[in-house]
This record gives sequence, structure tokens and C-alpha cells, in this order.
Amino acid sequence: MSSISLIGMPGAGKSTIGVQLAKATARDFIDTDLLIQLREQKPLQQIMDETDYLNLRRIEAEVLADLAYDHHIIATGGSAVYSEAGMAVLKQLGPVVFLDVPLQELRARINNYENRGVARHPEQSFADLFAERNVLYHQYADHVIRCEGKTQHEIVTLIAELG
Ligand SMILES: Nc1ncnc2c1ncn2[C@@H]1O[C@H](COP(=O)(O)OP(=O)(O)O)[C@@H](O)[C@H]1O
Ligand SMILES: O=C(O)C1=C[C@@H](OP(=O)(O)O)[C@@H](O)[C@H](O)C1
Ligand SMILES: [Mg+2]
Repeated sequence: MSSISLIGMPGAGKSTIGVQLAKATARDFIDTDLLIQLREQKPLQQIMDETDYLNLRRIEAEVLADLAYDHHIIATGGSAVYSEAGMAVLKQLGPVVFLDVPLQELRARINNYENRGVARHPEQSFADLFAERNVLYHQYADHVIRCEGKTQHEIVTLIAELG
């Protein structure tokens, strides 16, 4: 069975929906954020604090390039789409699904943008980051799930039915 990868902004629901999707489709679950932490032996925020966001993106790119998971739901970090090679690996493992959540809804879910560990230039606003990434999410998505107004269960069902 192929894997399914979830991409999208921080707060889009990749990690929470990923676990539920794994149960619904009898797949295993992996979150690339956890793989990064395991490899570096420290939390993502600490990696950012000790170095910078470009270093976190570089480590993320290496983790993505090494992925070899079949039968998995793969929740990525929001910055995964900055790695062209990493996204090529995900696409080889199976369909890539973009959880498309409107800016306003993301704002409501993320009330700690400043210290959430988002891999961004310190002066880049959330709206600007959203616009920059939106292009990339659409570029790499095999499927786009418009999440506005949908429950987690509805989103899980929609993705499970993609086949
Ligand atoms: N469809 C949804 N409707 C409402 N809240 C949601 C939905 N999907 C996810 N959430 C909530 O949004 C938050 C962010 O989810 P998370 O899985 O951490 O996102 P990500 O891994 O994409 O950063 C969680 O608190 C989760 O419960
Ligand atoms: O979007 C980002 O820049 C990031 C999102 C985080 O994951 P989630 O998207 O699961 O929150 C995590 O990878 C890291 O803190 C950077
Ligand atoms: Mg996550």
C-alpha cells in the first residue's frame, strides 16, 4: 500500500488528522517533526534557538530525503515544501495532500506565532508566510482538501476516499 503525505501551514491539522487517517486507513503513522527531533536529540524550538530557521529547514530537507516509508500516513512540518528533493521523495511514496485552511482560521488556531517554532525569517509576518507557502503547497499537492467548515472526521473521510 502506498503512503499518503499531508502538507500545509502550521495549525492546518497535519499531525492530528494524520493519526486519525492512519487508523481509518489501516496505515502506520509518522510525523517528520518527530524524526527531526529524534535525529537531533532536541526539540524543534531548541534547534531554532541554537541556530536559525534555515538550519531547521536544512535538517528537515535531509530527513525528508531519507524517508522510505510504505503503508504510512506521513505528517510533515509546514516548511517541508521548501525542499524540492524532499517533496520528490514524498511524491514517490504516494499522493501528497494539501490541507488548505484559510488564513483567518489558522490565526485562530495559532495564538503563539512568535514562539511556536515556525521556520521563518524573524521579521516575516504570518500573512506573508501564508502567501509565500500557498504557492508551494499548491505546486506539490496531488489533492487539495478545502478544510473550511469541515470537521476533522469529515476531512479524514474525504482523504480516505481518495483511494
Ligand atoms: N478540521 C478541524 N477543525 C477544527 N480544528 C482543527 C481541525 N483540524 C485540526 N484542528 C485543530 O488545529 C490544531 C492544529 O493541529 P495540528 O495537527 O497540530 O496542525 P499541524 O500539524 O498541521 O501544525 C489542533 O489543535 C487541532 O485540534
Ligand atoms: O511551518 C513551519 O515552519 C514549522 C512547522 C512545524 O510543524 P507543524 O506544521 O506540524 O506545526 C515544525 O516543523 C517546525 O516548527 C516548523
Ligand atoms: Mg504537526
